[in-house]
Amino acid sequence: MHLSDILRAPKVVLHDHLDGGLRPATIIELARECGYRALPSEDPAELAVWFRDAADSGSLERYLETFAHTCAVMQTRAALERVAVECAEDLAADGVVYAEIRYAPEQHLEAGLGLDEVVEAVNAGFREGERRTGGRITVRALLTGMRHTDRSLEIAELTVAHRDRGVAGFDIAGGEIGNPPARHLPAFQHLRRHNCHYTIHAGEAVGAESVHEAVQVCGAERIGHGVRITDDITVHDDGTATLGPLAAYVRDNRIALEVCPTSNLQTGAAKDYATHPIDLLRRTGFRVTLNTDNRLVSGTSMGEEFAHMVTAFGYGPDVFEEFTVAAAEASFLPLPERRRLIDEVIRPGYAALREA
Ligand SMILES: O=c1[nH]cnc2c1ncn2[C@@H]1O[C@H](CO)[C@@H](O)[C@H]1O
Ligand SMILES: [Zn+2]
Repeated sequence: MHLSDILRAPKVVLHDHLDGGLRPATIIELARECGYRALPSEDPAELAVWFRDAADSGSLERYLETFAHTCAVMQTRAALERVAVECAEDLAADGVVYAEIRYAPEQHLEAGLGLDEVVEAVNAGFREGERRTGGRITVRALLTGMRHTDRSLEIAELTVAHRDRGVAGFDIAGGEIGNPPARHLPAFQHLRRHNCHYTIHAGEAVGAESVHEAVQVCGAERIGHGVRITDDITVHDDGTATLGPLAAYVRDNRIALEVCPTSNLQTGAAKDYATHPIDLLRRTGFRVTLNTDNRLVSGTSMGEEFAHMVTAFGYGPDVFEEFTVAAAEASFLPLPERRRLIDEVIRPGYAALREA
């Protein structure tokens, strides 16, 4: 598959953090405006390299430390709105037709904004970004509760309050070790009571037991990363695989895995692209989606993730169409909108690619 085809292919991203995807030049400008002086570089190209290198640490905790610099400059209504506009523009330029973008509202209160104001600012930015791209992209927000703090119930309530007004669901993120998802059970119960969607980061830094807790105790509809579910899969010498009970449950219930290969290499969740479990998971029938996680911090884009998969596994349009349809199906949009996305945008887009 050629680079131009990869760029043109319609894409759906379900796992992309707003505060992990800023333009380096924007960070520098916003830092000047708000008087933040701790940036590691004032040169956009250097700053981009700094993020990718600092995040390439082999540890999720150190990967997450880099977000201090992005969150520091995302504390005003204007800054949040600008970052959201640019996020939508950058994704649209990368061929993304639908995106669920997550962020933790509690991390944007330092300059006096309230939780509702944060959500309204980001939503306004997404609407403006959709408008500027001529409607080529649709963006929905997911509100993230941080697993090491105790505000998840409040963020779940915020999700319910803003549902159907730009917010499609909820997520739990942050350091996984020592912060199991069941700590946030009241948040999940609140969401269930109100029939709201949620996904949980699990199986990234901790093994299959974390995925088990996210699915069976917390009721996650999708799993962020989830790649360590391979702990429950035995691969035989002839390439066939046997699934343990948890892996079979996740596969059989079509619980989507939001796989983010480049991020996994940086945090040590996977060794390299060629041996990344995404291919095993796809071949064994999981509902696999391909994602960026953090475009700035991981130095990636959807196009780049596609390109890495072409090199590692020789994927062509058929596999990318499968990932993209899977992502649309697993999205938190109402079913008629998912169908419209698949039938009117994704299928025709891939058909046009094949004809070209
Ligand atoms: O891959 C990840 N695993 C866990 N937490 C993450 C990951 N990427 C980003 N964040 C965390 O989510 C917050 C809200 O967007 C970010 O500030 C970061 O701390
Ligand atoms: Zn993530």
